[in-house]
Amino acid sequence: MLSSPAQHAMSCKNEGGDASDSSLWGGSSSDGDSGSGSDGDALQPAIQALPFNISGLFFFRNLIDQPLQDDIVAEIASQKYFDRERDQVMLFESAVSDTSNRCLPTWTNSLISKLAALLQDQVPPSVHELLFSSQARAGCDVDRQLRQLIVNMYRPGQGIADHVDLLTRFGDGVMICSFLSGIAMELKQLSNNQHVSLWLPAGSVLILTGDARYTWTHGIEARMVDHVQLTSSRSRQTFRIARQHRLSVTIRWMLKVADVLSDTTQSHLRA
Ligand SMILES: O=C(O)CCC(=O)C(=O)O
Ligand SMILES: [Fe+2]
Repeated sequence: MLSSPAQHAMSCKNEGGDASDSSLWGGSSSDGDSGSGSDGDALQPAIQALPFNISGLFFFRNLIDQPLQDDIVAEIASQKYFDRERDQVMLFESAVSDTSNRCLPTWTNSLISKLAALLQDQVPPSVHELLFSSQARAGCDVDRQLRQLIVNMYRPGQGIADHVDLLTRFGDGVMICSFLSGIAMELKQLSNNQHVSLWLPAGSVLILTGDARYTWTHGIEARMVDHVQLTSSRSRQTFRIARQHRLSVTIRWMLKVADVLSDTTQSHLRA
């Protein structure tokens, strides 16, 4: 189960991932939960690209190539973060500089520096700075901003309630990286009824800054199937795509006041 019940819609029954996924959570493929995920009667199909500009939102459908995806998934698997009970892990960068094991694990630093390189010419310099500015500083220094990462493993049927990342804990600039399989993410504007269902394939990176971070919620409906509109130069078709196991890595900055955190502080707020 995702470990923040209040925030994560939980309903999983059918374990649809392939056999290789099982190394991520210790090999059990059936958790016996009774699921209530519907089978995907989405009001609107998820789409591959935003139909209009959302200020501060940047979406890259194929940013992380397959070899890098495979490396990250293998690294996460080797950490044995997940088991039958646990499907979310939070990693905190520490300000303490004397013990290297209090820094983030190597795989996270390598992912972040690869993202920094891949996004160099893809986002405005100010956004790149917002996302990566502390990266230039080596090691764990006391005065820089510190990162927090959440690694989520979604079993088919699981979702996460609509939320704005906690305003009092996290700064601006959130990156959501998808691995293993795609999922439909719901983006809803707080001030009116604008709603976009965006298909996040494996290898995609969704970046939330400014208005997108503060005035839109993001969430994933708990269901077994997504309806996805895939568009090519010749056609536009809607497919029913059964959910499979999905891994996500969410990378964000802790606010200074949030340097010391425990699990209990990790709730999300809807503004
Ligand atoms: O897992 C995801 O795709 C999103 C996670 C998220 O929004 C969060 O942990 O705040
Ligand atoms: Fe979030």
